[in-house]
Amino acid sequence: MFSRAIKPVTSVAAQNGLKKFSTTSQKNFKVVVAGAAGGIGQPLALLLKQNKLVTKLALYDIAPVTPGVAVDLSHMDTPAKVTGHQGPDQLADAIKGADVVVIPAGVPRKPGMTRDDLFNTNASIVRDLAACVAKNSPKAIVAIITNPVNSMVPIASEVMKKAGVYDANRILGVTTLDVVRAAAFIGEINGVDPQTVSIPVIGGHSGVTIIPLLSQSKPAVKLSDQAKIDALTQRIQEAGTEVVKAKAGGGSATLSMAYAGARLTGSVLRGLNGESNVVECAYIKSDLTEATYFANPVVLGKNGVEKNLGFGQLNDYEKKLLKAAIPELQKNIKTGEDFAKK
Ligand SMILES: NC(=O)c1ccc[n+]([C@@H]2O[C@H](COP(=O)([O-])OP(=O)(O)OC[C@H]3O[C@@H](n4cnc5c(N)ncnc54)[C@H](O)[C@@H]3O)[C@@H](O)[C@H]2O)c1
Ligand SMILES: O=C(O)C[C@H](O)C(=O)O
Repeated sequence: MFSRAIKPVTSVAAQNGLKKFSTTSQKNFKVVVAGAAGGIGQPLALLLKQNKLVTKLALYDIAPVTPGVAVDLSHMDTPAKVTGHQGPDQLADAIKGADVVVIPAGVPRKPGMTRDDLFNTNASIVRDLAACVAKNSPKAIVAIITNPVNSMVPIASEVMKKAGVYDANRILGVTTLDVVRAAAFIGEINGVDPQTVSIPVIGGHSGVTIIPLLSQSKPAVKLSDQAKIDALTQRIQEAGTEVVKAKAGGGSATLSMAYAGARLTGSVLRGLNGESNVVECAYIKSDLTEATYFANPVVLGKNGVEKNLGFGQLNDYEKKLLKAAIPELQKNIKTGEDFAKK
């Protein structure tokens, strides 16, 4: 009858599924969402509020609703303390002490637009946010969702260089949605739980620069001929446009992006927290190809990117995809670097 009284108290970490860690090894992390009032920002903040590694969640946006979004989330019974910061005067306070800054700030596509069409508006937004990170939390890991990702990561990198705080391992372009989509589509084709599918998607995050390595899918994709492989590849490359068209002027992917962004941020935090073998695809500074930024699987650790795992053997079809992607990536990278150097 006394068994309940002598039962060992389960640690918070164990209750949260972090069984490998004792409560003492669990660090407290501050995560900032810049663009927190938007279509991605709000559900991303909702998901991050549920991550037990997040003890401070700072929501920044220029939109007047931002403090209200913070109050709303602060009523959730999870540990993260939520603060709202609206407008440039409150940006530094949001950023100070950040371990991770996730950036979904900026305009999304409408039907008929390419991601590059967003450059003129979004480039200065990312530049200014990166400058504030450089000044107030230079060691933070910066995860950039804003499009065009292929150009935004070079912009943030150049800003950090100018400020003398550049660390290539701490700036990531978020390509997780491409991986999530590839796994979802393959799961459907193979008739298996998509969560059991492992599929690297390399290159960048737009059209031909998105290269799903279907030959490396585990389990193998159950597609019999090359025409079907080609159709699936194109579907993954154009999945963003599929959503833009379906939303018919109401924006681009927000909910699936929030899910993917929360996954990437969670993985970054697990790496910072000392967990080993945390692997995600991300768009980073790279010397693997002629494109100076490139996405592929990386190990995330205590200082951001710990190891670039490369992309292994490509088949002839994938080699062709890579060949088509490189000039586009180089162009996108140059556009970003030229802008930041102005
Ligand atoms: N990487 C990816 O896979 C991926 C996926 C989907 C969308 N995106 C991109 O994410 C971005 C955001 O998309 P969305 O649907 O959330 O757009 P949205 O318009 O719904 O939200 C954007 C938010 O950014 C805010 N904002 C604008 N300027 C700002 C500034 N200077 N500082 C802080 N916040 C600012 C706006 O007020 C708004 O709340 C777009 O560029 C979109 O193309 C990327
Ligand atoms: O397609 C877009 O414009 C948004 C995003 O890049 C996506 O892939 O859904």
